[in-house]
Amino acid sequence: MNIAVMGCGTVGGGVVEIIDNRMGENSGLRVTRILDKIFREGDNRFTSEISDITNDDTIDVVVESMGGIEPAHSFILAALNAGKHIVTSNKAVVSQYMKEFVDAANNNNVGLFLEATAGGGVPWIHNLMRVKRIDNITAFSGIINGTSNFIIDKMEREGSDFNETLKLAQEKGYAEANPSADIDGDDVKAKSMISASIAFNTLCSDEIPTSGIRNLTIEDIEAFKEMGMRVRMITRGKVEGNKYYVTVEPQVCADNTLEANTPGYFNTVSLTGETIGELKFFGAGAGALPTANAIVQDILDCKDGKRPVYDFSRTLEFDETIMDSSYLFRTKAERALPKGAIMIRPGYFEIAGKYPAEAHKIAEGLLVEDPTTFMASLQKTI
Ligand SMILES: NC(=O)C1=CN([C@@H]2O[C@H](COP(=O)(O)OP(=O)(O)OC[C@H]3O[C@@H](n4cnc5c(N)ncnc54)[C@H](O)[C@@H]3O)[C@@H](O)[C@H]2O)C=CC1
Ligand SMILES: N[C@@H](CC=O)C(=O)O
Repeated sequence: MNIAVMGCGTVGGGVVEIIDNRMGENSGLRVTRILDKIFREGDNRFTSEISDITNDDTIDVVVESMGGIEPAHSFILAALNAGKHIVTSNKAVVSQYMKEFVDAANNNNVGLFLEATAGGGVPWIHNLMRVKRIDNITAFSGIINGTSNFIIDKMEREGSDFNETLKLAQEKGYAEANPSADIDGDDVKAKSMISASIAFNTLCSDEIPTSGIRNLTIEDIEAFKEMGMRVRMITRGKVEGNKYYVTVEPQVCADNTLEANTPGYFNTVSLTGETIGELKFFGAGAGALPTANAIVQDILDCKDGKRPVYDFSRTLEFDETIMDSSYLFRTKAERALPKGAIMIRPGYFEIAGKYPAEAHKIAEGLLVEDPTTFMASLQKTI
């Protein structure tokens, strides 16, 4: 099977490394073309022209690991329309164009493989699809961003500085090209849209309330510790009747949960199915080789003739009233807090029974008066 890799950075470089140097000749996989704007000296597979891939009938599979929206979107469509299978790790472009890509793949009778778009090396998408063979998935939740977990964990264990730890995550290749996607929650939002669309058989709304860990301080971490809690960056998705909802925000969890004990760049993500109950998946959530591993698994599935089937036919209403939660706010803008806010320790307030969009709106208001305000949901069973 001949493979073209578009984008040979952290992830694409990992794919080339695994196929060229780790799998051996018998794998039946060969990287024959690499598209990038930076060429590796002495490697004549490199090109900057998409036509060198789309016009090459010997190429079966195209890996897209360039990132960003354009030209990734046009290149993926061009490859699908040229009859190539696509394997991608680019959650930003897939969350925006999922339906268009699925239609193009179906029209051209090729596969669209998405394992590496959520959870890094964790076989999350594969297992969402697998569980659905028997069960309706009623909920998912957990940690699906390695960079934010790496930062929180290092702050917790070593008292490390937020910005220095983010820099370290960038050096290690965990962070997005624009790391605000990691710390403000947009990366988790994109992964959640893909996860929810697959889990709930409906194209997920992009109106997901999203907030991140940008304002998290060492003092917050110490305060949570004294309360027997830890904070993690969490996605939650849920279906009830003909309604579904998804929210992305930091969550303060009891310190004996698997999520609270997820270290470094690891992810812990769970699904709930009707007969299987709760299933949890743990593993490396980012980085070159774990993510490349997920891509190569997809390529091997493609080589075995497997083609993922996506079904977005379920009509569900995106409705936050199925997901009320308690929220915690650390703020100096006390006067802007709504009625019902209870001070649980100096500077920290709890508001119970709020819907996510409502809570995120409260946080936006508080941030105007106190730009250091931090908000998190308080864990309860979803
Ligand atoms: N780094 C990680 O741990 C993970 C990354 N991802 C996703 O994988 C994708 C790639 O991420 P990384 O490998 O970390 O990024 P990267 O920045 O290390 O690599 C991107 C590569 O694509 C090339 N490129 C970008 N735009 C191009 C263009 N217009 N034309 C030609 N070449 C172009 C760059 O020169 C670079 O070599 C992103 O969508 C990211 O969200 C997914 C899971 C984990
Ligand atoms: N930046 C992402 C990379 C993997 O998806 C993360 O840190 O999880």
